[in-house]
Amino acid sequence: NHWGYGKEDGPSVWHKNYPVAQGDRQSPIDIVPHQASHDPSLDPVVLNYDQCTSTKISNSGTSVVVEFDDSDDRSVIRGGPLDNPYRLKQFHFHWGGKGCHGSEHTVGGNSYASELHLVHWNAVKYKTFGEAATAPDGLAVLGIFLETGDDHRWLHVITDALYTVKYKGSVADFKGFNPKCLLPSSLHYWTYLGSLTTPPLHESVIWVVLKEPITVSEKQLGKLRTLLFSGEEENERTRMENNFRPPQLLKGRKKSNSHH
Ligand SMILES: C[C@@H](NC(=O)c1ccc(Cl)c(S(N)(=O)=O)c1)c1ccccc1O
Ligand SMILES: [Zn+2]
Repeated sequence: NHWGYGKEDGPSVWHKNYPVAQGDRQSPIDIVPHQASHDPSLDPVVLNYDQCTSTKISNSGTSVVVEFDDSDDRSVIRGGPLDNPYRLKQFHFHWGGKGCHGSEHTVGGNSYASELHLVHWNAVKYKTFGEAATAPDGLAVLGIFLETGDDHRWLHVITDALYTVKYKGSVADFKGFNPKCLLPSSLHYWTYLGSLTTPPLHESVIWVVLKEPITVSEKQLGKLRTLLFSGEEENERTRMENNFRPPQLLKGRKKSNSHH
């Protein structure tokens, strides 16, 4: 029952195997800035990524994922809407096809070229990522929009490694990468309660979406599209692109935005 982003297995049919797809705190959503209520009690988010280093890069068949050693609290996000520190586990991207946009969250109905998700889990309250991924306050995802323009001076470290994980299921060593080089200058954010945007779509994510995008070049984005959805042994070679879920209904949720 593998899911994907095609016509037959894409977001419009995920509810058949994952009924929570029609739940009341699904992600992504359209963020309407002036409708987000200003919450003066919200603190800034704090990222402690100094000790963090990556371990592996892999092609999950749906995205490219960079994993981190989450055996201790060396890299955490805290503050903002979060009651505990959340440990960095992995980051991955969502993107579109040539010339069309591929972010998951939209802002006032507009989408960006791509979206980076830094996935963290609440290791204070839960013993494993898997357990946290099914708890309502289990995960915290930092969402960062990518817009096209000049080359990003650090993204090439990732795009230069993509040839090692071209096919679904491939994994390669990817040590020493610190994602703080992918952050924009401002940590001003919107926050709301939502879900994973990929199956199993658990409603376990506190979303923190940064208002300021980072800039990457069309050439760098194009390298993401050299990845394949398909495995080395498969005869059809389907380029990995448009791996994004469209915005879901708010169903009575309210968004708030950061205080600063
Ligand atoms: C594509 C990648 N997805 C995740 O690992 C994923 C995990 C947690 C969250 Cl919170 C999100 S998200 N998009 O909401 O930030 C995505 C994946 C890898 C391997 C197998 C299946 C699979 O879905
Ligand atoms: Zn994601």
